[in-house]
Order: sequence, then C-alpha cells, then structure tokens
Amino acid sequence: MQPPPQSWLDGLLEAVWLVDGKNLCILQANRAAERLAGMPCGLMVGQPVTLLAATPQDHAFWAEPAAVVAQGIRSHTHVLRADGFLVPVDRSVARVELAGGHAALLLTMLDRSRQEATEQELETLLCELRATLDSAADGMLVCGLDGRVRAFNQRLAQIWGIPRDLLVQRNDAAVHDHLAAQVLDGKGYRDRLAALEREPLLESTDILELRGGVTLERRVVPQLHQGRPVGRVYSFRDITRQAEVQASLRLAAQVFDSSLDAIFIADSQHHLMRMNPGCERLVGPSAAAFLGCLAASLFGGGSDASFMEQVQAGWDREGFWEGELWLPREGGAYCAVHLSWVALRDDEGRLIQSIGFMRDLTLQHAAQKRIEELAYSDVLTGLPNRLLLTQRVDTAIQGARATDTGFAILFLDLDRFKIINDSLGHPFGDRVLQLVAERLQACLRQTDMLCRLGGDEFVIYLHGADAVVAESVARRILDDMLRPFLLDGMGFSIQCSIGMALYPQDGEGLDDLIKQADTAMYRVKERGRGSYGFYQPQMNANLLMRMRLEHAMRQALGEQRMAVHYQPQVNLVTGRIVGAEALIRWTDPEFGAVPPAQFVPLAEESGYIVTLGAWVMEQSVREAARWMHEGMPIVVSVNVSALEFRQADFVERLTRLLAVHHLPPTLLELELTETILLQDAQEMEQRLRALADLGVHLAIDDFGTGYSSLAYLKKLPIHKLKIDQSFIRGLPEDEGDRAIVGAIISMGRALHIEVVAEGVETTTQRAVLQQMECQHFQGFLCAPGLPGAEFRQLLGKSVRGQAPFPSLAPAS
Ligand SMILES: Nc1nc2c(ncn2[C@@H]2O[C@@H]3COP(=O)(O)O[C@H]4[C@@H](O)[C@H](n5cnc6c(=O)[nH]c(N)nc65)O[C@@H]4COP(=O)(O)O[C@H]3[C@H]2O)c(=O)[nH]1
Repeated sequence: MQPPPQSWLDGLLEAVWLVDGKNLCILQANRAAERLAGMPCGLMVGQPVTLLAATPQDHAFWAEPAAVVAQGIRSHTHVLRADGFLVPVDRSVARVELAGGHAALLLTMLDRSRQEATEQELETLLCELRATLDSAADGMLVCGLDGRVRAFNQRLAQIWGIPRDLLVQRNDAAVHDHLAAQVLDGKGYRDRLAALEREPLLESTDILELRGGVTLERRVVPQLHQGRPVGRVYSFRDITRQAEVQASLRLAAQVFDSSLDAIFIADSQHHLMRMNPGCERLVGPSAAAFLGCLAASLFGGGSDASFMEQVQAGWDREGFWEGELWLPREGGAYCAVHLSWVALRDDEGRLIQSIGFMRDLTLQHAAQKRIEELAYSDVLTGLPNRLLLTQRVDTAIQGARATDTGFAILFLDLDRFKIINDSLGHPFGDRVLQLVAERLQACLRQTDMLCRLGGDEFVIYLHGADAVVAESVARRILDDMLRPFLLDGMGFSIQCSIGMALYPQDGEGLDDLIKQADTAMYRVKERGRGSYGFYQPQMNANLLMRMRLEHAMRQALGEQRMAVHYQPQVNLVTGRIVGAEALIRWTDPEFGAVPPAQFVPLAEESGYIVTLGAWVMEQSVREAARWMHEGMPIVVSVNVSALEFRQADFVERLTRLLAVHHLPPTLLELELTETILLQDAQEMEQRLRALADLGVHLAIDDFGTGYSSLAYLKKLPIHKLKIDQSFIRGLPEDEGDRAIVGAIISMGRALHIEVVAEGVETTTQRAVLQQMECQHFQGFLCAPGLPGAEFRQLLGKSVRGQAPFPSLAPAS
C-alpha cells in the first residue's frame, strides 16, 4: 500500500501516526496528532514513537515486538505532550503494509480529556449522592417502574430490619416480600403499591404501622427522566416517637376536655390561658369570660395577694398547692371546691405555666353531712342517737358543774310495743315509732334533746330540769300519748312508762343516769305501766331480781318446775263443770310459787312465751284427751299470747298436736286477748277462720278491758266472751260494773256467743250473775286452778251428776 495522502489524514478527528514497523520511528502524522502532542508534524516525523510514551507501561508496550504491538489492542493510556502535560487517550495500533512489503504501524489516539472529566464529575456526583443517601435520616428506596430496586440507603435497611444477606443477594422480590411482611396491614400495603404501579406519576404520603411497633411515614415521588416517569423514590421516616407524642397529646387533650374535674391552664403570670368544659360546668356559662384574667379571680381572689403568696409557697415547697376554696357561681351561689394547682417549670426552674384541677365538693360535703347525720342520728326517726346525746350531756355536765345546776334524764319505753310489732308487723311498728317520736318531740323545748336508743326505748335530756320540771314533762308526755294515733285508717292508743333520773344526785355521767332512769322505768312497768317514776337507790336491786327471775324461768321447764293447773268453768244454772281453763304454775326452790302475772309478761317480752305456750298447749291437749278417753269429755281452754299466735306454723302445729293425741278439736278452746283480734286484719282473720273451720273454739279473754271493738264480734268466728274479773269484783254494788256486765251478757245472747264470768269469789256475785242470765262462771268460789289429778276427781263427780257447785236459789 502507498502511504495515505496527508490530506486524508488531516481530515480525521483522531490523531494518527504512521510508525515504521522496524525502528518505531514516526513516518507521518496528521494535524490532530500535532494538536494532541503539542508539536508540529515536521518535528515529530523521524522521531521514535516513544517520544509520545508517558508512562513506564507505555515504554514497555513499545518495547514489545512489532507483531505483538500491532495486535490492535485498544487501550486507555496517556500521551506526553510537548509541554510536559499528560493527556488521557484512547489508543489503538494496527499493522499496515506499505508498498514494497514495508511493515508499518498505524497508531491512532483519541483525546479522552473531556470524556474523563465528565466521568470524573459523574463519579463525584455519584459519591455525593451515595453520601447524601447514607446520611439521610429517612430510609430511601429507589425502584424502577417494574419494582426493581435501583438504590437504597443503610437507614432503609435499619428501619425495616432488612437482613444483610437479603441486601447482598440483591433479590428484589425477596426485599419487597420482607417489607410487606413487616407491615401490620400487609394487604393494604400491597394494594397501595399496586395503585402506585397503575399511576406512575402519583405522589403520595401515607402512614405505615410496622409489626415491631414502629410507625413510618411513607412518601412516594415519581422519578422522572426527560419528563417521563422511569421509577419511584420512596422515603420512609420513622415517626414512632412523633406518633406517640401526638397520641399522648391527643389523649391529654381528650382528658382535658372530658375530665369531670374542672381544669385550667395559666401562663407564667398566672393569667388563665385555657379552661376545659368542666370549668364551665362548675363556674357557669360565663367561665370563658375569665380567660386572660388572673386565675385567682375564679375564686373571687384576684387581688388577694396573700392567697397567691400561699400558692407560691406551696409551689416552691412541693411543686403544687392544694386546698379547699369557695368558688362563686352564677346567681350569687357559692360552691366548695378542692383545688390542686401544679406549677410547670422549665429546665432552669422558671415557672412557664401552671395547671389547676378543681373538684366540686358539693356531693362530698353532702355525703359528709349525711355520714355525720347517720353517725349522730337514728335512721328510723331522724332523732339524735346516743352518741349525740352523750356529747350534749357532757357539755351539760361541764356547764352544770360551773353553774351548780342540774338536769334530768327520762327513760321512756312504750308499753306492750312488742305486741304491736309482732302482731302488726315491723314496718307498721316502725311507722308507729316515727309517730311517737314526733309526738314526744312536740312535748319538749328546743334546749331539750330527744334520742332513740333503739327499739321502743327513748331517752330525753331535759335541760336544767329539777324533779318538779321533770315530773311535769313526764305528765305532759303521758297525757299527750293518750290522744289516739291514726295509721292506715286504724285508730289506736299507745301507753308508755317513764323512768326519771336527776343529775347530779342519781349519777355522774350519761351512762349512769340512763341506767338509773331505766331501772325506774322498769319499776313503773312492774307497778302497772302507763305511768312515771323517779329513780330510787333500791331499784337496782329490783332490776337484778328481774334478771334472776328470768334466768330461773328459763331453767324451770327443763327442771320440771312448771305445771299446768285447771280451773273449772261451771254452768251457773246446773252447777256442773262445763270446761276448764289451763293455767300455768311455777314453783321455784328460791322464789317459791311465782305468779303467772309476774313471769308471763317477762316471757312475753323476751319471746320465751312461744316455748312456754307450746308446752302448756301440749300438756292441756294430752290431759283433755285422757279425760275424754275416760268418758269425761270437757272443753279445755288454753291462753294464747299474741306472739305465739303469730307464729306462722301455729295452726299447723296445733292440728298435728290434736291428731297425735286424738283429741277432737271441739274439746279445745283458745283464749285470745282483744289485741290479737286487732292484728294484721287479713292474716289473723284467715288464721282464726282456719281454727274455727277445724272446730277449735275461740274465746276472748279479759273482755271489756281492751279495745272492745264490737265489729270483730260480728265478723269473726268467736264462741265465748270472758268477762274480766275487774268488772265482777264490783258486783253487785258498783253500778258501772253491773251495767258493763249486763251489757256483755246481753250482747253475747244477741250474737249467740257464750259468756263466762271470771273471778267469781262470792255467792252474791254468783247470784247476781245468775240473775243476769250469765251462762257460766269461774272463780275461787268454786275452785282455784287445780292440779290435773284433783281436777279430774271434781270432774268425775260432775259427770256422775253430783254437781259440785249446785245452783243457788234466785238472788233476792
Ligand atoms: N283474784 C281472783 N283471781 C282468780 C279467781 N279465779 C281465777 N283467778 C285467776 O284469774 C286468772 C285467770 O286467768 P287469765 O285472766 O287468763 O289471766 C292469766 C293469763 O293471762 C296468764 N296465764 C296464765 N297461764 C297462762 C298460760 O299458760 N299461757 C299464757 N299465755 N298466759 C297464761 O296469767 C294470768 C294470770 O294467771 P293466774 O295467776 O293463774 O290467774 C288466773 C286465775 O288464777 C278469783 O276468783 N279471784
């Protein structure tokens, strides 16, 4: 080949040298070579090509055999410019054969200075980008539109807990799976990614909750190249702390708004900045008007410096102040509040804000008041209780010592209240007690104090009272109690017994005085109730006696010291025995023969009468059955107390007893007092009817002494009336008694109810009764209550027709 024309070579952009294959001298060079080497062609031609070699590697390159050099290796190297600068080049060498078989090398070089500078710059940029990514606080993920991971930073791996292996593998699908698995709402996460895939230009921000409790804010922006989306940049910011703070702020705001307590926030100068709805509830709708005002003005203490001084002192000491305050409310009312006022300080200890918590104490105060009322009063009547009375009396004693004056304590007990309670029921009894309390209160002055001890026992403190005053008050009470009470349409009267003790002579303190007045009251009861009496020293002995008696009574049954006697009931005309009243007898080794009038009320008060009555009933039924089986059938009358009669199983037990002893019910009579008939109308009536249906006879004892409500005579199945001996005693002289006895006999006749006169002691009484056409009588005139065996003998005579108590000639 001929050497290429110079003009061709000069037209090329690349620098070209034609080098002799043997001696490596430059044969020819073009203009581009001149520019690259920085020397004219003329100077280069003839020079060895190593003139251009810049590095030892280049020298080694040219030292290789020409065949090796000419293998056409393209390589990056430098060329040494004439001015000593090294210029980066892209070098290639090709072997050419010149005319005449002369071997030459065609060396071409392309200046890479600009390209290298660009690459350098790109590298720098890349480094900067990596550094930026790695230094970012957010996790960054750059993906292609197809989801391929193009870049991420360390923070991403950290936030998402991406294992190192996974990152090294560069398994994009596994990375995405890992991310999705971390999100609590995995499905939502994937759906969102799918939506982003459908809309590559979408920008979005959302919140991701990760399983480990981390909250991330995800921001997605499209990555654009020449205005077209080529991928996406995801940034993930760990906002866990922020979310927590926000949640707690939200919670705090909720607490603030929904707190039942009133809460206010004041600035460092104590001006109200915020108030919650609780403040409005407490202060009233005008609460908002206080905003900007001094917090203390809420309590009407805006200008009260001493109040704020106290608060400051509390803040300095403990960081808070608390106390009770009166809060003015709308309408001029005040409400008690408990304020806890807490100071909030900065790191330097300067007050920045303060928070006040106010609690309405109205209910608490009311409850406190109620507790005090309960502690000091009787729930049923609202009267002061013993505790309050003790305080009152203690004060009175102190005053009395100083002024040398005294006072009186009255102990009041309702007579036979137990019967009301047992027969008409406790709710009725409670209301009776309330009525009694009202009536008693009305008898007293303001300075006195009425207190209920419990049950039907009341104690009265009479301020400054001596014996005369105490007696007049007692009399007033007794008089006032005589007025009938009306409850549920029922009229009734209540008696009470009052015992009195005086300070200082009867006791030094309330306990002593109550004890002595109680003793005096028992004495009154023993003497017949419905009266009053003063304490006398020997009374304590009587009370003790009572207690011993009651104890002995309870032993008596087991010790066989009780017996049942039978008093005959005689037909006034024939003189024959028609019945017997069973009467309990008790003979005690210590007390001797104790009359029933003494121990039966004791048994009634303590409830022991139920046991006692059941025993008498059994004895009587057994005895009546024996007499019947011996051919001497006779009606046996048994006294039944109200409490016994009220026993729910009374009728059932009686039926069983009659069956066990094979006694026809018609041979048993129950003596009931009038009180029983007035009891809880329906229930008692049912019971009486059940007994009457059974065939048991019913007699009304002591007729004329009680309520004598005639209505029940018509309504209830009564067989017999027993005229109380108090009316018989006056016969024949007492006109009143005569009239009453006459009236009862006539009434009995009219209503077909038998009449028995009780306590007939004289023949005159018997004669008068016979004249009045009374049917039967009983009394010492015939016989007292007799032991069973003696009664049986008498009965035998009567049955044999030997009337033991022959009738008299008509009285003149
Ligand atoms: N002065 C006088 N008295 C006469 C005469 N004839 C009979 N008596 C007495 O009058 C009382 C009549 O009984 P009572 O009115 O039911 O009055 C009875 C009755 O209410 C009660 N009682 C007696 N035994 C029992 C009993 O087993 N159960 C119940 N619940 N009460 C009984 O004790 C009260 C008194 O009983 P006693 O002392 O046995 O007194 C009996 C009897 O001994 C007389 O001619 N003159």
